[in-house]
Amino acid sequence: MRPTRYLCSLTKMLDFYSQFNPSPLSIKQFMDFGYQACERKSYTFLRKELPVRLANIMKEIALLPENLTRMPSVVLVTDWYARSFDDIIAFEKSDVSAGTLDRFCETLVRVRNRHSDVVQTMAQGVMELKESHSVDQQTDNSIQYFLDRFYMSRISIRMLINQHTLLFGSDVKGSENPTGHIGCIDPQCDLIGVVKDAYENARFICDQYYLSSPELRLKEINDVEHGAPIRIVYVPSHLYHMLFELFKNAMRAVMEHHGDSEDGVPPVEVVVCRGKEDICVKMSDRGGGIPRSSTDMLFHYMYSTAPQPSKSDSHTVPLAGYGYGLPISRLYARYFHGDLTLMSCDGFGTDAMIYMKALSNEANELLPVFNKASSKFYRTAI
Ligand SMILES: O=C(O)CCCOc1c(F)cc(-c2c(C(=O)NCc3ccc(C(=O)O)cc3)noc2-c2cc(Cl)c(O)cc2O)cc1F
Repeated sequence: MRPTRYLCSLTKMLDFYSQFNPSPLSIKQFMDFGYQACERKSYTFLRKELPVRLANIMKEIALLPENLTRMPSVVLVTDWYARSFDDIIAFEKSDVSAGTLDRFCETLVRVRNRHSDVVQTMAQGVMELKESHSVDQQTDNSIQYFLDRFYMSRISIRMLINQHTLLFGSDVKGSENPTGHIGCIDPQCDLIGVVKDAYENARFICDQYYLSSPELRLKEINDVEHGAPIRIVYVPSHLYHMLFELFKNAMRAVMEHHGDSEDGVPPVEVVVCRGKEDICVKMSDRGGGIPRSSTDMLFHYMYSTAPQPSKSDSHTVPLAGYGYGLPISRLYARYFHGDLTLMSCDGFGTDAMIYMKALSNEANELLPVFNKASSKFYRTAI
């Protein structure tokens, strides 16, 4: 148990940092900053911005229903956040010597590692709640609202940490930059290449489980530079995460719907299109589709939190009991002001759309802000 004096000072610091709004950065700002790559400027920005983002979401954790915050896994996650907040505000009044910059980098790596299992641990906390209490609609709504904001905040904090450690970490200091990437951003991300990678890896899993898999039909339409390959300034790992999730779902639906047919299975069709404002990836399958009444459930954390079914009973395609793959993929799309939507045709198949901003100066971080409006939501929802 932490001494009361420590908890009082932590509360005071949380109140102080949570009064600031997080400062959203655009992909263009990440890029421009990365090109000049000044470690001191990055350190000075992050030793304030990271505690602001941590404090904003920690204040929301404190507003959650006590039934949830008392769950052992949620207590564990809350403790991780408190430790990381503490670790970073320790630099508040530090100098900007080389030693301090190195220690700051080491601290960021320690924070990132400490939080590596947050998604699963929070899912475990939701499961503990479901198993120990009845969850009414209001609690369900506040959990859905909170987890979207909590995981978006986590995506943004890890983006800031990754950029700093990839640009200034001891393992990269002074080394060449063979990939041309700026931190985790690829200034010329080859969309078609990422689609093919995600398809091949999802197909490998599909082949292992179903001994077969749908073919890929891929089309590229560049309506801005006709015939030129579509490139985007983006975070390839975010794009890959979304595509891999969508391919897995499409393949599962197709194989379950057509698996035993003699004539093979229909392909998954992907169109990558660049327009003036948006870059879209449309993934269409003929996997039988889902009724409109069930589509929302796929984005629901509560429905998606159930014990993983044993291998034996997963011959049907369940709507529940699976990771947070889809809701988190939608957060990755929304993080830089894009989106991920599903249009399913019950009895035929499903179209999934990933929208991204074509212009990097419009691709701004979408960050949750702790304020009266967000707090009101929890008070009325509890
Ligand atoms: O692992 C995870 O996190 C995601 C795990 C998620 O697992 C699912 C999964 F891969 C695919 C489907 C599914 C079905 C289906 O299953 N149709 C059969 C049925 C018919 C009726 C009803 C009903 O009446 O409720 C439900 C399903 N039809 O289209 C899709 C489908 C879903 C998505 Cl998100 C997509 O991007 C592409 C798709 O083709 C449902 C999943 F649930």
